This record gives sequence, structure tokens and C-alpha cells, in this order.
Amino acid sequence: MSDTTESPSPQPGAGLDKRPEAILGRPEIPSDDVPVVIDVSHVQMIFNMASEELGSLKEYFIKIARHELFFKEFHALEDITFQVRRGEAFGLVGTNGSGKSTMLKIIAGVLEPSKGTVRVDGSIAPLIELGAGFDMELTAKENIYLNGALLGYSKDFIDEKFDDIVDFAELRDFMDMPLKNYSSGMVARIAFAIATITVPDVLIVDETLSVGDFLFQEKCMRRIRELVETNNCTVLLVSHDISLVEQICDRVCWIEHGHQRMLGATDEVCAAYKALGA
Ligand SMILES: Nc1ncnc2c1ncn2[C@@H]1O[C@H](COP(=O)(O)OP(=O)(O)OP(=O)(O)O)[C@@H](O)[C@H]1O
Repeated sequence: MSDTTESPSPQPGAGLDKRPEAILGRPEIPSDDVPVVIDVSHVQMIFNMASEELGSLKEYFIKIARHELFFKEFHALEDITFQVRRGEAFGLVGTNGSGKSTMLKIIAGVLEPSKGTVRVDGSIAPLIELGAGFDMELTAKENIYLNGALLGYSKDFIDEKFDDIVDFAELRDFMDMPLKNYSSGMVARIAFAIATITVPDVLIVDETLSVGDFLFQEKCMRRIRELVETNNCTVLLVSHDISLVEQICDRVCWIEHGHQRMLGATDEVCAAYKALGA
């Protein structure tokens, strides 16, 4: 764990927060000469959806063959533009279905935007969909090798890091158990431990942490903070836990119904976002 001498800036709602102050903190907003590592420019994402509900795959192919299947466009993202600089912890907030995960998937290269561009400088460790990259029939140990391979690590590298991964996840006694018998929190532990075993240039964290217990969440927060402070890693965080965003992120982009509603310093954006419920 890294020590910091930086005194945390006043946090909205800090009086309500029961988490230990010492393990959390946000980086300062970097100056303009710090390199941009994520450049999102005028991104639009359109999904084509069948305009009627079909009961089976057979019905789907029959309709296609008869040219009777029509699609309607759903605009999940419209004209999203932001830049994230090295060493930032950047948050994305918005109500359900506003387009946050879609934005993360585009940044991670899982989805191609319909319009606009995204440039990411460096390696990405994406923690986007819990269980993605895992085979639930395999044991946890086998999954560590499988997921590690998907992230581009060699077998020798995982051999070397295996104990660190297991120790971080605190699941040594469960390594020979198939993942289908794991709880979602246990899967999250393994996923987070693998994704952060090396120092990525960009760590993307969706709601993965929300299924972990509070002790594990705190441990992950310490790891994230260490990555940012010691290794100058950039973190992109999506969470419905606004107090978490307020504690970790220096800047936030608020996306609502696919539109960029606000972009700026965490306190300002989170205060406006929370006013939605007022
Ligand atoms: N593959 C897809 N095909 C069609 N529509 C999609 C697809 N993926 C996402 N959507 C739609 O795009 C919109 C944005 O979804 P997204 O998952 O990005 O929202 P979100 O902000 O992450 O939501 P939540 O906070 O509930 O996780 C939703 O209306 C969703 O139904």
C-alpha cells in the first residue's frame, strides 16, 4: 500500500461516509501538459434492433429470407467527447441504461462506434463484465490460466504470479472448485486479482467491485490507488456508488440517455447529478 502525504480535498457527503479515510483519495486534476491516454471524440453508438419480437431463431431466419424483418435504430450514445490524462481516475456516472457500459466497451475495443473515434494509448486491463473470459465449468485455477491467456500473459508468467493472484483473492482453499460453484463476489475477487497483477496503462472498472464484500472493496480501492499514485496508471470507473466516485475520481463525465450532460471536476458534476433525486 502506498502512503500519501496529500491531504484529501473536502468531499461532499464526507460526514456520512463510514469508510476509513486513509485508504481512499483522489488524484489532482492534471495540467494540460500531461499526456492524454484516452481520447474520445464525437462518439455515436447506434444499435439496430428488430422492430418486432420474434419467438425463435427459425422465425427470425424465415423473416430474413422473406425480407420481412425490419430493424429500428436505437441511439445509445450521441456525440460523446472527453479526454483522460495519464494518472487520472476518471468516473462515468448516469442513471440505468444511460450508456456508460457501452462507452466503456467502445474504449476497451469490444464495440466499434457508429461514428466518432476513440484512441487509447497503452495497455488496457478491462474489468467490464463479470465472468467474461471465464469458463464456469473449469476450476478457479484453470480459469486463472485461461483468463490470463486471454489478457495476453504467458503460462510461465502466470506460474510466477499464481500465488500473488491467489493471495490477493484470498481464495486459496477454493482453487480446485469449478467456478460455477463460486459466488459472484468470489468471481469478482479472481477477476480483479488477475486484471491488476501487472500494471496496466489503463484500468477499466465497471460495476465489478459492487458484488464484493466491503473488505474486498477496500482492498481493491487500495490497489487502485496504488496503481494511480505509484505507477501513474489511469483508471476509468463506472459506479452507481456516488460516494465511491467522489472519493476516487478527480473528474467525472455524466452521461444521461446517451447524451453528455456534464463534464468536469468531481464535486461539481456529482453535486449536479445528485440533484436529480432532490
Ligand atoms: N447490444 C445491444 N443491442 C441493443 N441495445 C443495447 C445493446 N447494448 C446496450 N444496449 C442499450 O443501450 C442502452 C445503454 O446501455 P448501457 O448498458 O450502456 O447502459 P448503462 O448506463 O451502463 O446502464 P446501467 O447503469 O443500468 O448498467 C440501453 O438502453 C441498452 O438496452
